[in-house]
Amino acid sequence: MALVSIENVDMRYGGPEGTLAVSGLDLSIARRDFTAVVGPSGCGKSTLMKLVTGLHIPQKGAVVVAGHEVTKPVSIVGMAFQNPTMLPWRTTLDNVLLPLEIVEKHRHRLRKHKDEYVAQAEALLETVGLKGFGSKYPWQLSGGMQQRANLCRALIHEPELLMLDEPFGALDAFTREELWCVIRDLHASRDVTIVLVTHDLRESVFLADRVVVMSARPGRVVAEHPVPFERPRDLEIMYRPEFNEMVQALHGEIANARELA
Ligand SMILES: Nc1ncnc2c1ncn2[C@@H]1O[C@H](COP(=O)(O)OP(=O)(O)OP(=O)(O)O)[C@@H](O)[C@H]1O
Repeated sequence: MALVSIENVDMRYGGPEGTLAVSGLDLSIARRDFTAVVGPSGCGKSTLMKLVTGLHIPQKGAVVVAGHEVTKPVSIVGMAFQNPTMLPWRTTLDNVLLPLEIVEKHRHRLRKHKDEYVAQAEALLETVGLKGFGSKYPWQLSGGMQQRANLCRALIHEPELLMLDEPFGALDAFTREELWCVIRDLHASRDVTIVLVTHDLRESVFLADRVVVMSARPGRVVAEHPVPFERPRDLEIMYRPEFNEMVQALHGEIANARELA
């Protein structure tokens, strides 16, 4: 059974006369899969993320996550967005621990087992190359470091599903590539399903098992492309002609989707 199933979903903002963001949206995501979602600007990619996480409930159709229809925010999901929005008055470690104060299952255990959770947060920070930075405040970290910490925060409650909405958009090219490798390794080493929304087609092909292309608004899925490159992948793969052919083909599809709008 799919971990996520989006079935013929319509989502309109601002009442009956408002903007129809997605229409007839269908998508199925298998456990452990890494899916990238690409498409023209404003096609409803972030809307898709919010539908899966239960931040929006569709007017038509259904979103089913782990066998349950989504009717409220889903706790098995971790989310990371473009802007890390760390709380400036909390240390990096305390920012990473924040979801545990919210997710019910952990909230009850947190007080008694604080040491265990702190150790877990420190281990995560180490995985993303931030060993020893837990006591710093977010404003003492670079943008790339904040985004790394943000990933830890999205993972601390051990979500089955990690939703990443343009998480590397604001970073320089080198930092972005470094973080691609962090995500690649997280996916390889953990039992996690990942959905990544991105404008960066190289990022989508480097990281994903499958690239889903959306139409211009109202968004729906117009194509799904399995990524044929073997894993583990390293950054050199981007120099391969087949890699660039796939990126160019996706680019052409999105340009067409824009024109049809
Ligand atoms: N709260 C809202 N109220 C009204 N319209 C909205 C709202 N949120 C999104 N929209 C509109 O719905 C459409 C889809 O928005 P969404 O943010 O999902 O697109 P996107 O593909 O993520 O965009 P981008 O690629 O530019 O980040 C857009 O046209 C947007 O203007």
